[in-house]
Amino acid sequence: MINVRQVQKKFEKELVVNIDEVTIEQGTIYGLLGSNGAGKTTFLKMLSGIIKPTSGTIVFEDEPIYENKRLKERVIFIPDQPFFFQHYSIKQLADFYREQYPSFNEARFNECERIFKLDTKKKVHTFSKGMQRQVSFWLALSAMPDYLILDEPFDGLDAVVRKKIKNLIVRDVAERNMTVLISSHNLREVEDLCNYIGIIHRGKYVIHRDIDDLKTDVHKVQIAYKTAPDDLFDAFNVLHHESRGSVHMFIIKGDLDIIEGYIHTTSPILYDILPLTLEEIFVYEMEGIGYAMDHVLV
Ligand SMILES: Nc1ncnc2c1ncn2[C@@H]1O[C@H](COP(=O)(O)OP(=O)(O)OP(=O)(O)O)[C@@H](O)[C@H]1O
Repeated sequence: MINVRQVQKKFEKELVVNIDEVTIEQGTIYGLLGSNGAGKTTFLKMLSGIIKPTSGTIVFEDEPIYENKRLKERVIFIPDQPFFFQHYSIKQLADFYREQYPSFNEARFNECERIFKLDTKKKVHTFSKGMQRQVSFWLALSAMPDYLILDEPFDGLDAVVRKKIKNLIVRDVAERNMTVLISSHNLREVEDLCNYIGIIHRGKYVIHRDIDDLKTDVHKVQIAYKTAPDDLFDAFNVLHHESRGSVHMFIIKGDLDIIEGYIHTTSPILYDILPLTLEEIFVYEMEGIGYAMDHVLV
């Protein structure tokens, strides 16, 4: 479990991360979303123990991450820019990872060789950007970390490679309860993978939610009346309402059975409850708390 409490990061006098409290349970695949400059990379670097918060605490299973060598052997961060020694080959880098990470797994390394099919003797700088990203995953996933922290991980990877990497990640979560954090600008890119989503805006959390809860908790109701009741859905948490003539569309947060039960008491001509995409849910949720989604995500 990762626990972040009262964490602030200032560069000079500028406050770029300001988080009250967030807990991420073991085995979660956590999508961290936000626009350019929202503070995602700074937050992930603090989580990885690379930079120190100006104030506050970040603990993994009750141990602070910063300057904690033993804990860092179980945590891998893949930054958005390739970081490794560009003039080394995959083989040489694997030797370095073997030294650095005691849980380095040879069977996994060989499996990745079959998946990525890159020449292990070639120097990394001679690979394309996407291939270099594959090398990062190859080494990271061979080290079998308990915590995998990924900054914009899928940029520059083609759809087939993305799918293969996602499969490996999901397998490690299922088999070893690995915890994964993934930052992205793009909800669609991570929604199939993540079971938790956090959205940060100007360094602060605006949403931190379980995706399954979100999907079962927000409903789109289309409903038509001869004469609609004046207090229609007044007692509910309505995130959004539109009407065209006698047809109304409500986005409502709450229990589906209670919403349907209420609808029956109002005798509509007809009604329909439609599924929402995750993106729609976020747009309405953010609207509900006073943010326009296009200011937060691009
Ligand atoms: N080393 C630094 N020195 C000064 N300011 C910094 C430093 N690193 C980040 N910042 C500032 O902190 C803010 C957050 O940057 P950060 O890289 O964390 O955002 P991000 O959400 O990852 O953005 P992007 O999606 O564009 O990568 C920005 O205003 C940035 O200019």
